Amino acid sequence: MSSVFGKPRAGSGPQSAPLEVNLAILGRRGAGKSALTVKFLTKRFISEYDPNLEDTYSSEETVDHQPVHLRVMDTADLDTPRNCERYLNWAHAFLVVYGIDSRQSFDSSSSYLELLALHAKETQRSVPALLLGNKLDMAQYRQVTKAEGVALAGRFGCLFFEVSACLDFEHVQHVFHEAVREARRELEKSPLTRPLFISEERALPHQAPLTARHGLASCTFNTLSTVSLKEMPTVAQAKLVTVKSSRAQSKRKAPTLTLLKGFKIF
Ligand SMILES: Nc1nc2c(ncn2[C@@H]2O[C@H](COP(=O)(O)OP(=O)(O)OP(=O)(O)O)[C@@H](O)[C@H]2O)c(=O)[nH]1
Repeated sequence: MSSVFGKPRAGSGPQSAPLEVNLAILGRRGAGKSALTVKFLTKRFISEYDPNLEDTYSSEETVDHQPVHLRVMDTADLDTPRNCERYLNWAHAFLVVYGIDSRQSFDSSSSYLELLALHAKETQRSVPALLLGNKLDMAQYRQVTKAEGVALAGRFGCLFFEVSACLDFEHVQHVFHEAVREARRELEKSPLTRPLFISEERALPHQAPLTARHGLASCTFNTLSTVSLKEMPTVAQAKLVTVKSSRAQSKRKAPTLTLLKGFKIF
């Protein structure tokens, strides 16, 4: 662990530009990705979402006294990873979510972790992942033990937490901030790395069998040398929708939630 955590960092005073961190939330449909994202952004639990809506939200955070411009991509894959390039080359860290009340979602989270491990191997770029067992409040319907979560996280060398989107905000916030810390650690190792996204989807002939072997045929990996890559549009270039949330304003430092693309919840 870096010695700077928990202390103001050199050059990280109020005037310095915030650290930019992109976080992608992955997991099977219904695991609670949107609920956790919204809880983190607004402190609220909202029970119904459009399951097909995939959005990227932006929030100003302070983590260990350091300002962080955090973008959170709440993905909407169906049951397995699909068109993964949109987040694989964009994110600085991943939250892989399953519901402790769903064995299927736990199995899916394992597929996501395998996907991330394969991608790290292919690109020689390690991106931290955190495994989250969500719906802790549903313990009476538990299908996945905590020990299984710990074991799966241990297999992939990632942090593990059990959380609930409808219980305390602080625990959810802690998990998101841990993801920022993990991302920051990697960024400090390779500060010149910038997030990239793939402008066209194209499977590499020599890579398809690798993903197919792991049951991830719908998800192709692309490496820097073979496809055209663009830098993610900056927030200034992207179409912005700013939604004011009175609750968010009153309780959080950031006066508004600045959202990329649409947001139907608030
Ligand atoms: N009891 C309980 N219900 C939750 C929790 N998190 C999410 N839910 C519920 O589980 C259902 C699915 O939650 P979503 O946040 O839509 O799940 P998702 O992973 O985003 O699913 P998609 O949007 O379909 O990809 C909703 O009915 C939520 O209200 C939780 O921590 N506890």
